[in-house]
Amino acid sequence: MTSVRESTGPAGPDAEPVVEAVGLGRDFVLTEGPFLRRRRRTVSAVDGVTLTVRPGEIVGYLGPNGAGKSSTMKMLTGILAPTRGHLRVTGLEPSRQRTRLAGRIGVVFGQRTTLWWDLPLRDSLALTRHMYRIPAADHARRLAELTELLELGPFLATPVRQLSLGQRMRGDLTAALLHAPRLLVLDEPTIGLDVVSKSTIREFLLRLNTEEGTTILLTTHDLGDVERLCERVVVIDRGSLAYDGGLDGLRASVPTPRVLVVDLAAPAPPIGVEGGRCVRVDGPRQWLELSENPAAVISRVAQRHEVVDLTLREPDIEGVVAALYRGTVASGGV
Ligand SMILES: Nc1ncnc2c1ncn2[C@@H]1O[C@H](COP(=O)(O)OP(=O)(O)OP(=O)(O)O)[C@@H](O)[C@H]1O
Repeated sequence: MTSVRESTGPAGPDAEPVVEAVGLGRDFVLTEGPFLRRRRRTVSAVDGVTLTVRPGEIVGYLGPNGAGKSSTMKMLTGILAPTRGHLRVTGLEPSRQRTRLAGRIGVVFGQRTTLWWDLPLRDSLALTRHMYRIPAADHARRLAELTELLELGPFLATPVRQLSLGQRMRGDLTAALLHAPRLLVLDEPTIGLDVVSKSTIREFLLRLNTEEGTTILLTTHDLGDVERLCERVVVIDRGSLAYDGGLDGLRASVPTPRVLVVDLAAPAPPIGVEGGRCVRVDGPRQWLELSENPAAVISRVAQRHEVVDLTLREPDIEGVVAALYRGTVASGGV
């Protein structure tokens, strides 16, 4: 991919951060209760987040519903002003320098589109040239490259409202990237997509990061996105950071039990044995969370049930993040 981006200097640990947040916070004041007895209550959606993202990183920003992910993203993109703290994105103060910032960042919200609903995709993408004042030759070259990489050709003439979700997402990504932003902010980029579309988008993002050095910050509930894309994950819970580090460190920081998957000869009530807690039943298949040596639990299950098959599952990232959300973070967090 060729870039129309201005030079950003050297990447690496000494390069200027793309995102620098220190003690970032955002409160909302809510009015609650019945008429005449209304009370004001302050909710801290984001509370003291300190985070540095360096050029070329792909960072997954994870957290349970209501944790403060969207509020953080809105502050980073200048939509929402912080209540407190220091925030710079590509050296700019987002809420005060929103127009300049728009020229340096690309934003895609998986659940919303920035494309013109009634226009053919091609026309929507042509309009971005004027919004970002991209020179015509640069725009044409980059559009041709993105069209090829994201295979937009067959539906460039289709009105946006007739596109499938996966096609629309590829169109939205193109619109966000035509001005070659340094930072791409993605909110749930693969939500609702089928397996093939998810994979196309993930491979494209990896290529964008490797070939252009584009920094990517994404929120997602899809742990496939995290495992494929993010070397670093930041977990936010109730407005504060719960973890910032590598995926391996995240796995190590949470004591997640191994799970024994038991296939019985016939459906049965949840198995109750010492050292194995039944956490899920689906027909004849049951999932037991182990608190003891698997061999001992297997022998107890086999004594009482007719077992057809057994599989031992090591904790995956999904289990680790679920445990983290349940508040079982060990001391390895931030
Ligand atoms: N405009 C607002 N007014 C009042 N409260 C708000 C507003 N926006 C967010 N909040 C509250 O702030 C908290 C964080 O919300 P936020 O949308 O940032 O979380 P989230 O991590 O993005 O959640 P989800 O994964 O469900 O999108 C929630 O308690 C939410 O109700």
